[in-house]
Amino acid sequence: MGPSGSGKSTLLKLLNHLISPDSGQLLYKEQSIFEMDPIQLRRRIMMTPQTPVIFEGSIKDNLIVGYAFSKEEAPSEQEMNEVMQTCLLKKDLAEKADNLSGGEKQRLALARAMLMKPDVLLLDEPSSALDEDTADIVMKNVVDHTKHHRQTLIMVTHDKKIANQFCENDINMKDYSLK
Ligand SMILES: Nc1ncnc2c1ncn2[C@@H]1O[C@H](COP(=O)(O)OP(=O)(O)OP(=O)(O)O)[C@@H](O)[C@H]1O
Repeated sequence: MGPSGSGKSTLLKLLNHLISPDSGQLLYKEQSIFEMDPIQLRRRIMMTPQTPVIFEGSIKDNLIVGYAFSKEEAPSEQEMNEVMQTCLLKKDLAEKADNLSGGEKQRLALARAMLMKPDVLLLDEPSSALDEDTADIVMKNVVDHTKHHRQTLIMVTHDKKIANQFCENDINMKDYSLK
């Protein structure tokens, strides 16, 4: 948590090496992330950005896009539907992704990241486009899902209620940007 512009998104982007720091080190399991293959790293430490990225095609196309260049087998439709349910997305896999609402697109991007089964999930304001009731249920489901799969969840949120309810550790960012 922290005020707008305090560097929350920047921190998440550093953690999966989308950007590099001017100085300092970032270690994952005692290994410098700068020595790791960036593609492999981002499979293990996966980020969903503040504005969801949606590709042309169906909901299913969007859910499996991460498997396109992977040697791993894509998830079954049943698995896709289960993760959609976790994210409260009651939609047909064949439906066009572009027609979804902003909040639905946010949940589709979340479902896509969850299906990739990363070790660490970095979520940048995952509930910002959701109404309070939907946000409560989706976040509870996502937290339960990550605990069940023994994943680490790092989330940026402006929602104090969600932070109090779900977070084991709170980090409050101050504005360190150069003035
Ligand atoms: N690569 C970069 N180099 C220099 N400054 C940057 C870079 N990326 C972001 N910034 C600046 O760092 C500051 C923090 O940006 P960031 O997006 O991390 O904020 P935030 O805490 O996520 O804000 P918000 O809550 O509004 O999303 C901003 O002033 C931004 O302009």
